[in-house]
Amino acid sequence: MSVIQIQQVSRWYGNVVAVNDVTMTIGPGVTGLLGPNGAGKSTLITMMAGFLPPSVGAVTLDGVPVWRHEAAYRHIGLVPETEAVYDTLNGGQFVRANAELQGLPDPGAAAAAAIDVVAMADAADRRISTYSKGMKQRIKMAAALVHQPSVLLLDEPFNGMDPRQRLHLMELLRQMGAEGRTVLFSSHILEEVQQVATHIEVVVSGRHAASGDFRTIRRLMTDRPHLYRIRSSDDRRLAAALIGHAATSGVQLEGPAIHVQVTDFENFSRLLPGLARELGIRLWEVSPTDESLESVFSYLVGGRA
Ligand SMILES: Nc1ncnc2c1ncn2[C@@H]1O[C@H](COP(=O)(O)OP(=O)(O)OP(=O)(O)O)[C@@H](O)[C@H]1O
Repeated sequence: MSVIQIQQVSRWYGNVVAVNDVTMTIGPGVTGLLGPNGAGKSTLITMMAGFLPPSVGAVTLDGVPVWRHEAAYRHIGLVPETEAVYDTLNGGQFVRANAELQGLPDPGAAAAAAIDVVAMADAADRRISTYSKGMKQRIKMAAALVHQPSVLLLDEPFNGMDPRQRLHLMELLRQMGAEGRTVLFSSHILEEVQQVATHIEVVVSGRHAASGDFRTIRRLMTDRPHLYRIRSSDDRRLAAALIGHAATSGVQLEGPAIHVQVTDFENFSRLLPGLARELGIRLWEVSPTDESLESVFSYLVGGRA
């Protein structure tokens, strides 16, 4: 078993708090670390990989702190977000260099095996500078897998990939998870995480916001209050009729529109057309105003704050 535990971890850079009192446990299988840009995902992953110490708290692998613990590095593979792989090397040389850094007894064989896993044998003799985004991602993955780590951490691995490359990487991650490895990848796209992760951890503004399977996270996101903007032939009367209804928790007349805070979407979607018909009011616009990913995530954080 390879279990990563993050216990009350905070990490700051000068005045910037990148990770704020996060506690989570990552076990075997595929976990998606979901959060908007700047949420602290890279910082968390770098600490899990043992390349950055927490400012406070502890990150452990099977109970052993990973920071400056050489034995832990033998079990962890990191695929960083950066594209700065050694462009002048060919793929084979790059993976082999990593095998040598790991001090493996037969670096050539280990590199060849890892390159096979990511299906890059045909391109191993080509310079990395000629690779596509997806190929670069795969060769970085081979480098991370060369010592057969039981933990694989990937920072935004799907960024910039085309759909075919995406599917291929998803299949690889699923396979690694099914083999019993502890696989964690970060993403800011819920659907991406849904397709491959069996477990999801959500972080927002450096804080741990939610955790669970896809259904749980999706439910948390859709159950939140939604804000709608409505324009109609008689905003004043419609607003008066909406006030106090159980499906809404706030109604405001603002300029040429009504802003409604909706707590029960299903109920509201039946109520509004019915009310308009009853009052002889024509609806010109009904649009959500807070559908940005940021607002969805903030709600998750707000719910726990
Ligand atoms: N080396 C650093 N020095 C100063 N601030 C940093 C440093 N690294 C990250 N930060 C800040 O810490 C916060 C979290 O950044 P982090 O890169 O961990 O988030 P992220 O979720 O991975 O975002 P992204 O997907 O945009 O990389 C951000 O506000 C970022 O600007």
